[in-house]
This record gives sequence, structure tokens and C-alpha cells, in this order.
Amino acid sequence: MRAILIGFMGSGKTTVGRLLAAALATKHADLDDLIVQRAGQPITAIFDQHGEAYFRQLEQRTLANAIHQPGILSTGGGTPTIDSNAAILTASPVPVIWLEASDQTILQRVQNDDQRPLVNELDTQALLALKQRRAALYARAADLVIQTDQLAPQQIVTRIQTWLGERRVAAQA
Ligand SMILES: Nc1ncnc2c1ncn2[C@@H]1O[C@H](COP(=O)(O)OP(=O)(O)O)[C@@H](O)[C@H]1O
Ligand SMILES: O=C(O)C1=C[C@@H](OP(=O)(O)O)[C@@H](O)[C@H](O)C1
Ligand SMILES: [Mg+2]
Repeated sequence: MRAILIGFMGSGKTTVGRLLAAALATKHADLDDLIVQRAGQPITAIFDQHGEAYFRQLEQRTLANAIHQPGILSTGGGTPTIDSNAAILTASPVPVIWLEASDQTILQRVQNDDQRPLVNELDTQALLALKQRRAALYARAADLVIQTDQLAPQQIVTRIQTWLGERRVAAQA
């Protein structure tokens, strides 16, 4: 992988990852899509029929495999909150980019989408409490943080490309 995107549900990992991969003319992998392929059922059905713990097992195995593939990886919002996943992210030389967004932005983006089991299950207060708890874990895993509230997806892509370019130059110096 050339870059890994992390952040809360609705922060734009899937959207930005796809655009970033296109801009870099490389592949895009979305961890949730890989899990759905592996399980043969949508995320909501995995949670309903097997529970979150089973989803997390699939997520861990899928991450361990995906990290060695080329391209851009968009994770799920819970990925870095599992210790073994955080260890994989930290051990890997691949840069980890945290897409940050305010509570208000996140709520606007996820509230009318029924494809996220945790959004369906938690009320607003509990969802925002989860976001707050996870922030420290995202911060620990991240090499770059981008505050995305005022940025369109393509602007975020440009920022990431600039940062990756600077990083490459610094590594060569
Ligand atoms: N920077 C942005 N500005 C406006 N809308 C965005 C932005 N990033 C993502 N979105 C929208 O927010 C929703 C959630 O984005 P998504 O990429 O699925 O997030 P994630 O994968 O982090 O859960 C989608 O409807 C997407 O179009
Ligand atoms: O935050 C989470 O625990 C989850 C986030 C989702 O991905 P997105 O962050 O892409 O919505 C998906 O992995 C699953 O619903 C669990
Ligand atoms: Mg996503």
C-alpha cells in the first residue's frame, strides 16, 4: 500500500480513497468491500447474523492481507480501534492518514444512510461518544491528520498528494 486512510464513519475514507487512487493511477481497496466479498453478504447482514465480534475477526484477517497489496487502502471506522489492527498499522511503513471531521459534519453525512450497523444501533449521543473515544486511537495511528469539514474530496486528495510528495523528498534527502 502507498497510503492508508483512517477515521470515523462518514469522514470520507471510501470517497477520498477512490479519488486518491485514481489521481495516483493506482488501485483502490476498501476494507469493507473486501470483507463483504469474503463473507458473501453485506456488512449489515454480517452484524445481524454473526455479531460485531465476528465482523472484527474478518476485518483483522482482511487487513493483515490487504496491507501487503499495492495501492490505496480505505479502512472502516473501527479498524484502528482493535489492538491487533493498530499494531499492524504501526508496524507497517505505509503512511496512515486520518480524515477528521466535526460531529456536525459526521452526523449530516451518516444519519440518512442505513448501511452502517453502528449508526443504526446507536442514538446520536452514543454515536458521538464513540467518535470521541476513538479519536485518541486514530491520533495514535496517524502520520497525518486532515481536517476535512471545509474541503471537497478532490481538495483532500490534493493535500494528500502534496504531503506524500514532500515525504518522498524528505526520505531521499
Ligand atoms: N469532503 C467531503 N465533502 C462532502 N461530502 C463528503 C466528503 N467526504 C465524503 N463525503 C460524503 O459523505 C458520505 C460518507 O462518505 P464515505 O466516503 O462513505 O465515508 P467513510 O468511508 O469514511 O465512512 C458520502 O455520502 C460522501 O459522498
Ligand atoms: O466504525 C465502525 O466500526 C464501522 C465502520 C464502517 O466503515 P465506514 O467507516 O467506512 O463507514 C464499517 O466498517 C462497519 O460498519 C463498522
Ligand atoms: Mg467507508
